[in-house]
Amino acid sequence: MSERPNPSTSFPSIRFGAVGFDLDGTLLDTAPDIAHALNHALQMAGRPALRLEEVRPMIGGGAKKLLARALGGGERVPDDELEPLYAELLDHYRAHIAVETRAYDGLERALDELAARGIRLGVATNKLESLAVHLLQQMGLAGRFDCIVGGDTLGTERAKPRPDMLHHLAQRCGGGAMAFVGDSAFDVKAAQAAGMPAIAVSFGYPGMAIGELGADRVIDHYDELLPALAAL
Ligand SMILES: O=C(O)COP(=O)(O)O
Ligand SMILES: [Mg+2]
Repeated sequence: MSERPNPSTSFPSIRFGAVGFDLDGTLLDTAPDIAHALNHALQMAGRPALRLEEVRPMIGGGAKKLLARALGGGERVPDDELEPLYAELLDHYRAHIAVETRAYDGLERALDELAARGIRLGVATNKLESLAVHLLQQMGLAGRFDCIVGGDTLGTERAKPRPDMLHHLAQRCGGGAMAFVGDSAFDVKAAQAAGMPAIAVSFGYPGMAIGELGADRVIDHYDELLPALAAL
């Protein structure tokens, strides 16, 4: 049992027919397993491993961007160098996707409460869709979501921070008003461009001060999600 009071038992109604969630750093703390996969690829390239604290703020744009950034610093990495290492990273990650990964505290209770109100739940992640589905299955969470959209679902050039994935998610979740919950600038920018309210979680991988993301609300724990949605 959480020691926190549960403020979500009595509050005004929520006007959204659906709530969308980012995955890495929002639903799940995936950074340790992502860092292991990244370090496996860096080792193949003869590069030194990065520490978890170095990897965390680099997550959010998808694994290929993460690898390119880790390999190149600010420099562009040629495709013939990047692609085989990206394949190594994905293979390693797929095989070890839910070793240290954990759901954030209070997540399942918040999802239960939203579902009990008939609110549809979706995921829009810059992870590949197949990896997102696989990870949510491994974590026993896949059945909770009505719709899952990945960074490659519409083509990577239409991934967050573009609004396309969120429009697609809203449509797949039934077409009503949707709010989006995320941890990084990719999420807040995509939500704003899609005309959706954005809630930022402060416990993910923002890569900058949380207040600078420009979200409509910031929550520090999932017990604050329903009150935050009710206030939007
Ligand atoms: O894997 C990533 O870098 C991005 O994933 P997210 O969109 O779920 O944060
Ligand atoms: Mg994220």
